[in-house]
Amino acid sequence: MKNQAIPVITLDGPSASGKGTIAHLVAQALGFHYLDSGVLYRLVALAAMKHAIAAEDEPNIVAMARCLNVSFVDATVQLDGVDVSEAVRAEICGEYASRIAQYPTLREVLLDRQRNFRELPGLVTDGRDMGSVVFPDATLKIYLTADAEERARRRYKQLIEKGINANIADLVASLRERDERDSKRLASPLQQCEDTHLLDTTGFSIDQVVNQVLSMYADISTTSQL
Ligand SMILES: Nc1ncnc2c1ncn2[C@@H]1O[C@H](COP(=O)(O)OP(=O)(O)O)[C@@H](O)[C@H]1O
Ligand SMILES: Nc1ccn([C@H]2C[C@H](O)[C@@H](COP(=O)(O)OP(=O)(O)O)O2)c(=O)n1
Repeated sequence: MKNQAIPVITLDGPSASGKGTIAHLVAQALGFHYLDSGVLYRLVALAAMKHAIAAEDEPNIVAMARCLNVSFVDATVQLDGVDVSEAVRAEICGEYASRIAQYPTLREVLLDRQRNFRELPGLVTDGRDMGSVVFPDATLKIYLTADAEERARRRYKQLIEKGINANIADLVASLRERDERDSKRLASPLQQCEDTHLLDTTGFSIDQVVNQVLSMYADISTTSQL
């Protein structure tokens, strides 16, 4: 495992709980690096869809992941040198990503790529298994959630603001289906572990949640210096 002295904050949780937004702002506030692990699964999904590989075709999905040509340039995500920042956020990509994320072989291939983001002065990362599998020795582990209706409303607003058509009832159904698949799979399921702090953000603003995470991290940093 890469340098264990480098602090890591993990935020795991269901879809649209605010993981990416909060993790990004916390990283900014602390001057830490940020890794959105879901984007790696989405990129494999996008590449597979582009090559017409079915989600059931595990060997070809894994082969594709092994030679995935990804770069993070400024605030963009590039696949084979093409900016796919918008394309990876599509609901169909998240759906496909959730299906292929069940393959232990795929998860294994992506492990080192994720761990390589652990660089000084620290890392904030979000996903489903960041605290349980990828960074089990993380400094602070958070399980971020909100009730399904609120998450669907947040996602709805996010899609509408981007000019993408959406329907709340369909979103609630697809979030529930994806959460169930992500939590019930055998390989690195989304779960709340014993050493994870539960943060239910229902009814809280983004600023309130960011401040709560920063204050939890400050408490841990102070305690570890005593
Ligand atoms: N506490 C919050 N209150 C209101 N909206 C939020 C909150 N946290 C996140 N959001 C909004 O919800 C949407 C989904 O958040 P996102 O970070 O993409 O979630 P995730 O990474 O868990 O899928 C975004 O538009 C974000 O601005
Ligand atoms: N660490 C991770 C991150 C994502 N995944 C899978 C499961 C998720 O449904 C998809 C997409 O993840 P992503 O975090 O981008 O999705 P949301 O923004 O939460 O909707 O990838 C995973 O299995 N493990």
